[in-house]
Amino acid sequence: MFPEQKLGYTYEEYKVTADWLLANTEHRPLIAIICGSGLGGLAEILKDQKVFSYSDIPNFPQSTVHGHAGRLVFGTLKGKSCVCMQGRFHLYEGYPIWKVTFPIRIFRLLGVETTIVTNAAGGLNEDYKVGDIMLIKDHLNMPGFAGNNPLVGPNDERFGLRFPCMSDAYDSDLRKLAKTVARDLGYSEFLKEGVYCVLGGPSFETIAECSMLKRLGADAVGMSTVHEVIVARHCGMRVFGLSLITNKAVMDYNSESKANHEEVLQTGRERASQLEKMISRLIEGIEPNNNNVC
Ligand SMILES: O=P(O)(O)O[C@@H]1C[C@H](O)[C@@H](CO)O1
Ligand code: HPA
Repeated sequence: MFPEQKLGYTYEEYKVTADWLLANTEHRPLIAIICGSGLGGLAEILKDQKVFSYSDIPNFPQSTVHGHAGRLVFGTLKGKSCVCMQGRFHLYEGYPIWKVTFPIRIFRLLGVETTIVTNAAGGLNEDYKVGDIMLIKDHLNMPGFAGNNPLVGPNDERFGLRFPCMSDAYDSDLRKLAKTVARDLGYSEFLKEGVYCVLGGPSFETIAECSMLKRLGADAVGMSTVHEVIVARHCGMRVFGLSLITNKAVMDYNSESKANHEEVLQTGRERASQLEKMISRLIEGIEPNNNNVC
């Protein structure tokens, strides 16, 4: 009665993309970095770059959001091979969730062991200031509550288990390392640790929504990241995540401030060099995992 709905890519479709990339670059990355809105400059930490436009990569979705360049950058940092997404995909762009997370399985097929996810987010925790960097220790998956989870559909055991655990999604050793790095760089004053909540977007939250999310235990709110993390953990990658608090979520009916994308991008520009230093030092400290599933 209903037309068959496509629920994801086939293993062969993922392989086509991964094999194309392997044939077109000599880099064999162990670490992937996903740049949040306005944070694409993070790719500049990579040397010996080989850059692909998303439009040139078979099967790759296209970036449609200002602040997401749509380039896949391979390169090295202190001898470590990395790949960096300058531009991620969001549900609100109209992509089904399995397209949003497509690059993660490609990274796995390239041999990536550790994924670093970054995002711009609104601060709900009243101790947070604009410009704070929040290490993500856990998440609230709002689209997931309604059944929009990237693992919906037939499970491919070649990637992972039907029912993956998410209670240890954000690697505690990498968070410890990040705290040490931040302390050494003198960044502790603006380093926080908290819970990230994903919503579908693209509208920013109402005041009532912000106060509900805060009561539910969220420290920051955004429109990305969680779907990628679920897929990365499903296929056994270690995950490190951080949110740049680009704006304070509006919680007061008398407030004049209004969330807007330009402010989000501007805060990214202001914190760019510190974020680059922090991620560089973090990557320096990441030990290879010998492709062990964790
Ligand atoms: O890709 P991220 O999550 O960093 O982008 C955030 C959420 C929206 O895409 C945009 C709103 O300004 O920034
Ligand atoms: N809400 C949702 N997503 C965001 C925000 C916000 O306040 N800031 C940056 N991304």
